[in-house]
Amino acid sequence: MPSVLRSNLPKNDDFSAQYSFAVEYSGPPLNRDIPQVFPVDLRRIPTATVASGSSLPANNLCLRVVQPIAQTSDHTSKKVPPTDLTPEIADRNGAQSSTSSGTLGFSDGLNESNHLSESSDVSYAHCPNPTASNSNQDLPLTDDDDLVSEDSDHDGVPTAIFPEKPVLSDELKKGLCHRCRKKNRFSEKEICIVCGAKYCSKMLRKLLTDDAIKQIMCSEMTCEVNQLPPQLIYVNDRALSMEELVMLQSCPNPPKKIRPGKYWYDKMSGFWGKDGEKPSQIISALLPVGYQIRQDASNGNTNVLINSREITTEELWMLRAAGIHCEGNTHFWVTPDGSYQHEGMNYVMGKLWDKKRVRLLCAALSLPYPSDTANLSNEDVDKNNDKVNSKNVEQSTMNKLLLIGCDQSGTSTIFKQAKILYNVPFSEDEKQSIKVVIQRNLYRYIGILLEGREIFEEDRLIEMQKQNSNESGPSGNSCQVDEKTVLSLSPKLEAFSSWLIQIMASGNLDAIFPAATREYSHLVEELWKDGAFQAIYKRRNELHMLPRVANYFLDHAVEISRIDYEPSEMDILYAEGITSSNGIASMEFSFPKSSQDEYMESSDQNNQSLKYQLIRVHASGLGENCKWLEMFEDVDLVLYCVSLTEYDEYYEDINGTRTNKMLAARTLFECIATHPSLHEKDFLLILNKFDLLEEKIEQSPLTQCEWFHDFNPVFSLHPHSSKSNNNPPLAERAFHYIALKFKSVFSSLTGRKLFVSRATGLEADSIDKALRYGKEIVKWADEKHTVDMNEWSSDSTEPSTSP
Ligand SMILES: Nc1nc2c(ncn2[C@@H]2O[C@H](COP(=O)(O)OP(=O)(O)OP(=O)(O)O)[C@@H](O)[C@H]2O)c(=O)[nH]1
Ligand SMILES: [Mg+2]
Repeated sequence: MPSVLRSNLPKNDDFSAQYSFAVEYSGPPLNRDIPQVFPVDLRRIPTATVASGSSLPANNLCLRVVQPIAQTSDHTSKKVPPTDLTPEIADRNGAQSSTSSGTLGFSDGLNESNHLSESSDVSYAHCPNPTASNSNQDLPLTDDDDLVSEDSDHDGVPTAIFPEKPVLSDELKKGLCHRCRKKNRFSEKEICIVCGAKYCSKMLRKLLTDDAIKQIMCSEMTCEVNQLPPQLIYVNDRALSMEELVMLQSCPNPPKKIRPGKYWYDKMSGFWGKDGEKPSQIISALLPVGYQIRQDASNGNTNVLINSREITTEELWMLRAAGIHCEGNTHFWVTPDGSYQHEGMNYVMGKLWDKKRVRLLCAALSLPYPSDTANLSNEDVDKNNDKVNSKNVEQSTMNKLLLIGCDQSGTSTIFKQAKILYNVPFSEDEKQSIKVVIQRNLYRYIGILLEGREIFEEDRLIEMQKQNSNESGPSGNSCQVDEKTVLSLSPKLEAFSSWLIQIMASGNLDAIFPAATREYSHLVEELWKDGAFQAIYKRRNELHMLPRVANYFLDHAVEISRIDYEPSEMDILYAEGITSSNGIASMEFSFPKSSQDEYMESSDQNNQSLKYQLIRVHASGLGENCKWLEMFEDVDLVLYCVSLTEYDEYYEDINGTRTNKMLAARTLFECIATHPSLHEKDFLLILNKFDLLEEKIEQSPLTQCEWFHDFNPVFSLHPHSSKSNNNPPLAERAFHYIALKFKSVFSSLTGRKLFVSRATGLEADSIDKALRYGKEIVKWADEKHTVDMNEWSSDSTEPSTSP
């Protein structure tokens, strides 16, 4: 029996892939519902299954291929033009010419196709001519998206028509049986897995056992011809490859009901929708499919952008109702977990999905809301992508990051923080030179405190004299004695103090320390135990010459002054200066996977193996007009570091001219941003020392710097507003304001966008975020470059075809 069927099949698999076959049954009478001739895709009903699974006696079953079936009129509004293949197959199989029109005649008089053949006839993925079904981006898609057709092949023979879904007549859409056209709500329906047509009869069940049906259905679903054709699915204007389609379908949150057509996909947030329409779903983010999203992808006209897509009115309503300010030309970045921030600002303003009203609003406005698992399982995405990208894992590239800034901006702190963060050990040389710096600085800090003692004493004397002149009597004298007692040192310590102050004044401290540490360490210990010194130490905040970081080292003064002192990582971080020469420093690293990656980490496993080089250059080493920047023309990103505290600080040049440090930082920034060697480079502005800004801004207004004269934050008078995002603290406003100032300078000089990150150099987390942000910028630039190259190469083929 099986041999009968097989022998009737065309030999050419290509032909059998295209058509179902009418099969004639000539056994004993069956149930009335089963026609004598019915179409079946024989490739998917293994003959053995039919024979063994059938309840019919095998030796009475006789099926014979009578006719290959082309597209049926029920399934598409456009009839398949007859191809020259049909008669060929028919001839080979001895088909009856009466049915060669492509519409099958049933022996029971129903002149329509059968469910089984329909499911195979409307197979989506079937592409008879692989060369004609390439991912040509100009592939015309019909406006109504119901039919997606391919043009004729080179011989002028139309190769195929791909219906997105069968066009069912109205009555069938109303739930009528696709075969008998009767409606019976109580009869069990059999539904075509491909077109959704319903049938009241259970033809398969009458022919086959349950197991056999399962097997058939399974092979129907997995059969290649029933798969979606990736080349007809466009994501961000690029046709999918089979690999990409598999990736999309197997990600933790795949798009639902994906059909041939055009879609947009916001990789950063996972928003997904049909081209020109509002988002319909939130799928897994960061999948490497499609080009970059177009601004008009969802046809929005709100002037508000989310991840470079102009959002629709519904989305704008949702944002506004959720209390998110999006006045004017607002550009947001939204990450998979719903964190939103202003474009180019590495500061998360809040989480969209954490806002209570958003779920309600999304439901009301028919906007998607993330499912519980949405985008939380990047690991799963990674795993899926690992498989797809496993071939590329080994490739690694070096990305160069140039870290630069004015004096005291914090570049060396950031550099050291990066070393600690990314497990790049400090070499013995580095440790040794840092130890030298720390020990020398310790004596400097002690010297400043001892100088302070003299100042405090002098101040006290002047005050006493004033008091004495106002009041008569001996009380003034006793006060003077008290103070003197409090701040007096033992003769030995007094001598040490005088000597230290003297060598500091003469500029010889570097020459003596830390070489003389062995000799003086016991004095440090003694000094530390002295009550007078402790009294001075308590007043250390009054000594402006004493750097803040001195507290950290002075607290460990005894330990540090010892000869066998080994600096810890924290000591190294807090130490001023990387090397004694304070010149160029460089390190190589890669970003380890961390919990911070949740949304910033790419789904692409390749990124784990990407190598980065961080080069820190001291501004003073750049020479006149930053001419030595030429050395860094191959960097991928410039990290420009500015201390947020500089707005009220000045330095004096040799002529005594005072310059505001923030203005000096701007001048250097302008010089670097416009340097020909760094033309077209991306810049990330790191606004550092945010912790100090928070302290300072309350006492010292930002307007002290002339560049910031118009900083005038308005505070909401709403009683609860101080806790909400509407009324952020002054330091945050100042940060945003300064960021915008630099952005506008950069934009006016280069016409490009400046990226900004807020940082506190001494906090590991903060620097990790800033550097990972830099990594993302480099990645975006790479992706953009790839797209540009693709566009360029596809464009560039045009002229070559013209004469
Ligand atoms: N509180 C606080 N201190 C910081 C921060 N960043 C750096 N510092 C301190 O500021 C001082 C200057 O930082 P550096 O990293 O040495 O600055 P630099 O850019 O190397 O500048 P030069 O030392 O002039 O080369 C050091 O004492 C740091 O510990 C920060 O974010 N917060
Ligand atoms: Mg430094």
